[in-house]
Amino acid sequence: MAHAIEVTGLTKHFGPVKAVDDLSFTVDEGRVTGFLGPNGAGKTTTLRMLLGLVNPTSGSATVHGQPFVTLSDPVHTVGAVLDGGMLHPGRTGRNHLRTLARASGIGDRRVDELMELVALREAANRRAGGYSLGMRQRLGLAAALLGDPKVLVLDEPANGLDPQGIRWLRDFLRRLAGEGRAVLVSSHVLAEVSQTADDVVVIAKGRSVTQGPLQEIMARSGRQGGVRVAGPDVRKLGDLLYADGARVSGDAHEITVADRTGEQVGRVIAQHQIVISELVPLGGSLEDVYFELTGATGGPS
Ligand SMILES: Nc1ncnc2c1ncn2[C@@H]1O[C@H](COP(=O)(O)OP(=O)(O)OP(=O)(O)O)[C@@H](O)[C@H]1O
Repeated sequence: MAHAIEVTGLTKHFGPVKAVDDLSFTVDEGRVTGFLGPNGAGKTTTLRMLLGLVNPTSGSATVHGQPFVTLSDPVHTVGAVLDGGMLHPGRTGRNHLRTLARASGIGDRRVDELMELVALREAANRRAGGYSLGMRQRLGLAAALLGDPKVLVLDEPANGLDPQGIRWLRDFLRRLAGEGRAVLVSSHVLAEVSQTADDVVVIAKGRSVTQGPLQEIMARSGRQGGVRVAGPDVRKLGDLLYADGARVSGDAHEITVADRTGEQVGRVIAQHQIVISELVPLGGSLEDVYFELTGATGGPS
């Protein structure tokens, strides 16, 4: 069976700019796929090509095996939120959704159901122009879900959300995947998707730098971030690890082991019955891997 989304050799040049360069990846149902990369990496251009809004220079992007423009029933096949979703500021949230629904032959009942689902029921009769950014993002999600599509494409839906909004979104995306939908969600902030995504596709300068199940990428990066251990007397532990070839620094009460995992150190502790008060794995986080792969900086963008 065709993948929910399949991107193959996708390339887009804007004059001399290679916005997307020979990109290939797949997205499957029942999973949240994080599409990650720093600003300007080519995420939006990729999603726009997937949705038939930009013509590729070469390569293809399909939904259920077909280019978006040839889908016989796009509204019920794929839902998308790009640019936070467009809306008429003078309309109420409910009317905005009703207008979209009617254009696709979808009834008002579905609109009310969705307003409830995205926690906008109480604000349904307020002008959407007065909605907070988080509310507008949620209204955009409701619009994307009107046709109950199995595939969702969301461009930076967490942009501008507060921590509470991000948490809501995380739970919501997990729920959508739990219902068997394929969810492709872009972000330039790793932390926004690292707790939600099953799979990630990381791009930089239009090219894929890594992709696959999140857990595998962490493991594949082969990092052993090191471990800090504290205790009443951890000298013996340090000596044992040093004798085993590890790089160890510290003093009697606290040592840092540069190239061992928490489990490896834990085994030595258990074997030699050493009393400790703390064991903290260091670094080796996905964040480090992400920055290393994309050349992104840790600062705000
Ligand atoms: N219509 C266009 N004309 C010319 N260059 C473009 C156009 N659209 C995008 N680009 C360029 O293509 C590159 C990729 O942009 P894109 O918006 O796809 O990146 P992005 O990863 O979505 O970044 P952001 O998170 O900032 O939106 C950038 O260098 C951008 O300036």
